[in-house]
Amino acid sequence: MTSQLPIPVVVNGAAGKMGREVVKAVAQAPDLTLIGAVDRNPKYIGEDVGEVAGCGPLEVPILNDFEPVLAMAGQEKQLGVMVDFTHPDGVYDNVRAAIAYGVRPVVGTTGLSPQQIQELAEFADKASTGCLIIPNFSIGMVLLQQAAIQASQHFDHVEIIELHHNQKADAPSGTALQTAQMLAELGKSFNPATVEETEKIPGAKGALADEGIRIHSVRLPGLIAHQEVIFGAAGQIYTLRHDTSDRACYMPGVLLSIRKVIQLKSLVYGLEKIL
Ligand SMILES: NC(=O)C1=CN([C@@H]2O[C@H](COP(=O)(O)OP(=O)(O)OC[C@H]3O[C@@H](n4cnc5c(N)ncnc54)[C@H](OP(=O)(O)O)[C@@H]3O)[C@@H](O)[C@H]2O)C=CC1
Ligand SMILES: O=C(O)C1=N[C@H](C(=O)O)C[C@H](O)C1
Repeated sequence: MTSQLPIPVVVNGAAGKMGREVVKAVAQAPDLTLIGAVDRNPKYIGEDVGEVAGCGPLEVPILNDFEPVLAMAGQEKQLGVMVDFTHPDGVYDNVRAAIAYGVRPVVGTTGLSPQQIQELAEFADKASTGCLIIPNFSIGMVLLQQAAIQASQHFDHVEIIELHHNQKADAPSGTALQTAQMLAELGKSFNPATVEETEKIPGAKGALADEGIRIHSVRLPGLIAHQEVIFGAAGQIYTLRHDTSDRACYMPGVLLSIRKVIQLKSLVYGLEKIL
């Protein structure tokens, strides 16, 4: 009988809102083992990450030096995985460093530009290393996007509204950008002008993505993460909406990604590709 070694996991951004959820989820998964926790927030450096996440001691301290943790993960017998929920400013370097140490990145952090994603894909390809970039780990959002793709075959007018907590660093959300990209790739243009318009306040009509699709970003305390895709045609409106009420909704997707990324040899973008 062969016994599979647990997958070693490092969480970067471990003291953050998403990082804490990931720590709890990994600690409860019998086929995964949390070997490292990294964060830059000085308040938590040296603390036991399990205590910070609220699941009891895990004997894993939060460190602020990323590379030694990656080096340790790269030495493990089983391929190691780095889960990143940090900040748009640091995620590109984090992913490159992980790949350089032979550690497979699962990236939830949003805000990477298309060019950065392309560069990371080339870097992962050269290293024959799996890497997952997932703008949204919830199954509900995958289903919303599939419904939006279907609806866009029948509607020529569409707008996206994303609504998030006001601690969010990037706008528009990674999910809204991905949704707009999915619709723009269908080979048609949306929202043909019907009158000559002027924006009396710049930005009033939202941000213009490819193929005429507009994205509106709302930031308010009290929100978590929400998205509407609104289709319009003569005499009818078709609205798709997804609401997040607890960050636990992302964890099945995160755990699936950790298990899948060690089987990959290149970069894959989007949860729908690994379901
Ligand atoms: N893909 C998905 O499904 C989801 C993606 N996200 C994305 O995940 C990211 C994190 O979100 P969230 O957890 O809410 O954010 P938080 O600000 O709550 O957590 C981020 C944590 O990472 C730390 N941090 C920031 N930069 C670095 C770095 N370079 N190295 C180490 N630690 C760092 C922060 O420290 P400090 O506070 O000092 O800055 C903080 O403790 C965002 O980009 C968000 O959009 C969020 C939810 C779902
Ligand atoms: O910052 C967040 O909270 C979220 N970020 C991701 C995004 O930018 O799409 C995913 C989800 O919307 C929550």
